[in-house]
Amino acid sequence: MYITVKHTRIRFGVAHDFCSNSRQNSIDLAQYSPERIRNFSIIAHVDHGKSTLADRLLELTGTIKRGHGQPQYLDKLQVERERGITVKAQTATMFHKCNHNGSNTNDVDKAPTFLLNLIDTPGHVDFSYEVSRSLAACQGALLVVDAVQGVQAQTVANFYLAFESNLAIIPVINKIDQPTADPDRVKAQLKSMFDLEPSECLLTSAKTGLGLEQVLPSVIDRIPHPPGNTSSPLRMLLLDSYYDEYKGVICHVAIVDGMLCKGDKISSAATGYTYEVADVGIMHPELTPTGVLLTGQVGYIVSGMRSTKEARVGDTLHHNRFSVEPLPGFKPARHMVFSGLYPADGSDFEALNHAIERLTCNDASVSVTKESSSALGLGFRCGFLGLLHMDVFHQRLEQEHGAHVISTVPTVPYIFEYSDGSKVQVQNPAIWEPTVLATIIFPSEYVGPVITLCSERRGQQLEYSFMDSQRAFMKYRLPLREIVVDFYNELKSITSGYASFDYEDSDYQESDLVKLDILLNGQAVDAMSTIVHKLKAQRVGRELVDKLKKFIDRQMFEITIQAAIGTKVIARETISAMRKNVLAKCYGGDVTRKKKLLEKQKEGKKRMKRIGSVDIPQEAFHELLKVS
Ligand SMILES: Nc1nc2c(ncn2[C@@H]2O[C@H](COP(=O)(O)OP(=O)(O)OP(=O)(O)O)[C@@H](O)[C@H]2O)c(=O)[nH]1
Repeated sequence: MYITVKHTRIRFGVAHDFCSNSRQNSIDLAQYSPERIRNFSIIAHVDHGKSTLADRLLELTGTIKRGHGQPQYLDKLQVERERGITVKAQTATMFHKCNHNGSNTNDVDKAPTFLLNLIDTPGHVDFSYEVSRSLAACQGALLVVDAVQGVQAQTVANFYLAFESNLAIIPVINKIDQPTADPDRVKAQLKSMFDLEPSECLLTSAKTGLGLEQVLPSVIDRIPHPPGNTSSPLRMLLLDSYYDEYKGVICHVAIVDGMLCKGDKISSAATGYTYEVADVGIMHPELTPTGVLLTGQVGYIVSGMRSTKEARVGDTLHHNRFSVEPLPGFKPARHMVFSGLYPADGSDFEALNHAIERLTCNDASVSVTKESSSALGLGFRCGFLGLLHMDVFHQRLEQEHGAHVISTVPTVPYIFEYSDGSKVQVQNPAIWEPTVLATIIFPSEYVGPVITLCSERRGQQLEYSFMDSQRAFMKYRLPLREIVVDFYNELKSITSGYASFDYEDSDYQESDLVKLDILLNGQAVDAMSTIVHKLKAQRVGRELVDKLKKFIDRQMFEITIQAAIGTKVIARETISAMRKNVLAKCYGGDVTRKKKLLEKQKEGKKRMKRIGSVDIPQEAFHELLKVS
């Protein structure tokens, strides 16, 4: 059947009658056939200006008002605003008038309007899973590179993610307003590293607006339209999901084939469950109901899903009347770091369970299993994509869900191998530990310190070259255990902040590792034990004991803190006895003041964990995470 909407004839498939909803809403998506749609991502190394560029494009297209007073508009989470980083990919739909050859037209009335879906992605390595999912909904990417810093480690990683997804890549050299900007050097780097032609590079300043007028015409001209089939039965890819207090689970979807209308009955290819679509629309960037989504469009649906277990990222959703070939989906996320999460107040287990369930609905890359610890009670073992990811997850649990948690020392997934296969008699146990392939790019004068750091962290150099006269490029195989704790901070500090770092997971290697236990008054605290390399055990044991001594308050009895390997104690400290009396300075009989102080102390105690008879503050657990 054919429909004529504003001079555009679009054929909609036999699989579905055109639904009247699209006309009921102010945005009429029916006029955007796949040829008039571009789906693109902005990818870059951290801080090269993705979110600022996204802001400018939203302003340029009138999607948000100029000077809306909130920079990095698409970074909505509190944790993103506080840390100045993007954690979640965000989508915004823009409408832009442009001629077919990609040039902005002077004759505004005659030029066709394009629907552009922009996906702002995180830059940090820990969130590259988020990037690869976003790229699945795109046909092209703007690769933003800072004109001063040039190509950095995540530029390399993100380029290859986009390249392997067969996306059209438009290099954008940003921050050209900076006095030390050197776009020619960056062009040469892009040519030598990725074979991107210097003539294809756009030069912009997202800050001053310089060169921005070329960006959208290039997107329209150089990025292909989505390939889907409008007349095939509906197939849509579930890209992401999150939980909304009022609407329930909201899913972000990309329509690969066919069309979807409000009220449709859809099924999940993964679970077989059927749902009715209660609401459908686009992220504009706020949720904007449209009643319909057509082939090639990216938007959201609300369909009565109740939990993350139902909203599986990478799932194919289709009309329940038709069976379809499921889409390839995504590689499952590989968890690099594991940590136990326990309620700071043991009785809050159910509340923490609820908070984790809600948050994993918004961050499906976290794995969660229940566990119990003799020291901390009932809790969860969670797998994260990296240390920053773990940190951000904790922060979001506290900020968005009011949960107070204690997290245990992060571990990496070791494999224990027994020499004769028997579980009873172990003669020569070997531990296999995971390794990563790390890419490090930094100014050449820091070669010495970087090599020293990598060898201290048991790294094996695989590649060493110079990108140009100023920047060195190194590839190392490093044990994952060595990089999860503070490696990046140290790398930054020895290179005056100029090094960039990225890693991908690699094989397991056999290593000489030992289990280091922490004992409080002779009792081992399972939540504090860690696995370390034999040669480092002495130093790590000493540091852990010293840190604990600093953080545990004196109590009414003496406390001994020991680090031990098996039965051998390698470090020991003692905290002498004292009673901390908060009322000590409170002379006289002001009862309300005394009550207040006691209340405050009680509140403080909530954030302590009683292990045996020793109270340990939450900060002590956090500090232990930083010892490598
Ligand atoms: N001088 C100058 N500064 C810029 C320009 N574009 C962005 N910035 C600044 O660079 C910093 C980082 O910008 P963001 O847009 O947050 O960078 P990002 O790539 O989105 O960072 P992540 O979300 O953490 O990956 C901010 O302080 C911006 O104001 C530019 O063209 N010129």
